[in-house]
Order: sequence, then structure tokens, then C-alpha cells
Amino acid sequence: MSTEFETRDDFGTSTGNTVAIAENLIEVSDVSVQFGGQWILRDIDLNIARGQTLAIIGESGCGKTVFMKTLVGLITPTTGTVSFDGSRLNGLSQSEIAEIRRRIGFVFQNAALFDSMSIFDNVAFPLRQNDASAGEDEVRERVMQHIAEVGLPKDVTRKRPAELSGGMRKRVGLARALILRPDLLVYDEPTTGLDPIMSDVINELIMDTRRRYPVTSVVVTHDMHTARKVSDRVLMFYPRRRLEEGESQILFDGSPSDLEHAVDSRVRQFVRGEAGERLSEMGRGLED
Ligand SMILES: Nc1ncnc2c1ncn2[C@@H]1O[C@H](COP(=O)(O)OP(=O)(O)OP(=O)(O)O)[C@@H](O)[C@H]1O
Repeated sequence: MSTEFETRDDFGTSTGNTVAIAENLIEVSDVSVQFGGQWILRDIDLNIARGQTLAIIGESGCGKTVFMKTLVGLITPTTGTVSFDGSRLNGLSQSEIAEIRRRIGFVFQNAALFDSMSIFDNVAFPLRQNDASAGEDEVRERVMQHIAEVGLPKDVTRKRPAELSGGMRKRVGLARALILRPDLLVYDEPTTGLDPIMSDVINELIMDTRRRYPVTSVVVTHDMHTARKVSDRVLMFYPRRRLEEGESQILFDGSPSDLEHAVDSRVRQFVRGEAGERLSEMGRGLED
């Protein structure tokens, strides 16, 4: 599905032309992923609309990370297709995939900063690598803009990652992910390892980033507070080996406010953090 948009010049005035833009940034069609003879994902169908903030939840090992990597072309599905902004990832060359990756900002669980570089150089890195036309004045301007947006003081740019707290490093990771002005931001466990206050600072930043930019976001998280607060849609995956024959692997796909009242008791148990039948399974030696 697509929508017609008016094109505008640099001053925001309509040019009188229209372009068709697909409503979905990502379309996942009948995707299955197998590793070593084991199906991790099976028959996944879903679309992610532009500007949506999607939280992906589910117990350890259910396939959240595999799904996230499949969305961005880091894993090629065994069967099925993923399209990013209308381009089918399966059929693209390495350079075309690299071009799409430049449109995706990753905020990694451990921030994944370069220890030997200053914070300034860490944030500038993707810009210097990918945009040869950006002069040092522009690099400085954009680095300082994003450092300010994530609520860090200017002088932090002279420090090295080891001199910062975990929460500050995560904020630097977000500034770095934003510097190429991505269409998609992928957050991998953004609040893991942070205290409740710093977790909420990160949650607010995720929301603030969405208010500032028309970015689509995918947030993989175990933190139900984060899932409820930042997303407008939640997907809950379930491990394939625990499903009944013919059941969908996505147990829940809806708004965060509907999670508590989900029809499926496995969803309600998960969001409330109740072990349920797992306790009796442990007694029988069935746990993973
Ligand atoms: N490259 C790989 N090769 C083989 N198996 C893999 C690979 N990547 C993931 N798996 C398997 O796929 C399953 C799902 O892993 P995944 O990392 O997606 O889980 P997850 O839901 O993200 O878990 P967690 O919340 O603990 O991070 C696991 O059984 C894992 O061992």
C-alpha cells in the first residue's frame, strides 16, 4: 500500500508534484529461519509502518534477536522475504545492502563504543566513514547537536568511553546512531544493566527522538516498563518448540495498553513476570 505525498522545495513550498511513498517501511512476508536443522522462526508475516515504535518482547531464546537481524538483512531468511522501503533484501547486492544499512541506526546493548577513541570521534565515526562530502565543520556541528539532544554536556566529547557511566555510554550510542539521520532505529536491550532512574532517562530519550525525527523504531527488550512506555505496538514472540501444532509464533500483536488483558494466558503471565507452569517443569527437568 502507498500514499501520495506532495513534494516540497527547500523552503517548504509545494512544488505541485506528488510522489508515492509506501506506508510500510518494512514488510515481512512468510519468513522462516532455520539454524542447524532447527526452525527458530516460522511463517512470520507482518508490516512495520513508517514512524511506528515497535517493541519486541518474549522469553529468552524465542528468536527476538534473530528476527531483528532478519529485519535489517544481517540474517537471510531460509524462506520468505523482507522488504525495506520497497526493496526486497534477498535479491540485493552487497553494496545495495550496505546502502540500506546506512539508513539504519543501531543502539547496541553494551553501546559498542571504540575504547581508544574520544566520545567526539566515536559519534563522528559513521559520518566520516559514510559521507565524504561532510567537512570537519559540519561533522563538529552534527556531533555537538546530537550530544546535546541526548542530554550530555559538551565537555563529554573529550573523554573516552571508559570514563563514562553505563547510562552515559548508552546515550553516546544513541547520538552515534542518529548521526546519519536514519530511517530506522534498532534498539537492542536499551535499558539492560541500568538503574530504574537511568532506564527511564533512556525511555524518555527514545520517545524524544521519535518526537524530533520521523524515524521508525524497533526496540528489543525484556523490560516491560520500556515496552509499555515507549512503543505504540508490541509483538510477543514465543519459542517454537513450546507452540501447539498450527499456532502462530507471535502470541500478541497489539497496543501496549491491551497487553494486560490479552486473551492468551501465556501473554498475561509473561507481562506479569509469573513463572506459572515453568515451576512444575523445573521439577520434572523440562526447563531449558
Ligand atoms: N547464528 C546462529 N546459529 C545457530 N543458532 C542460533 C544463531 N543465532 C541464534 N541462534 C539460536 O536461535 C534461538 C533464538 O536466539 P535469539 O538470540 O534470537 O533469542 P532471543 O529471544 O533474542 O533471546 P535473549 O532474550 O536471551 O537475547 C536460540 O536457540 C539460539 O541459540
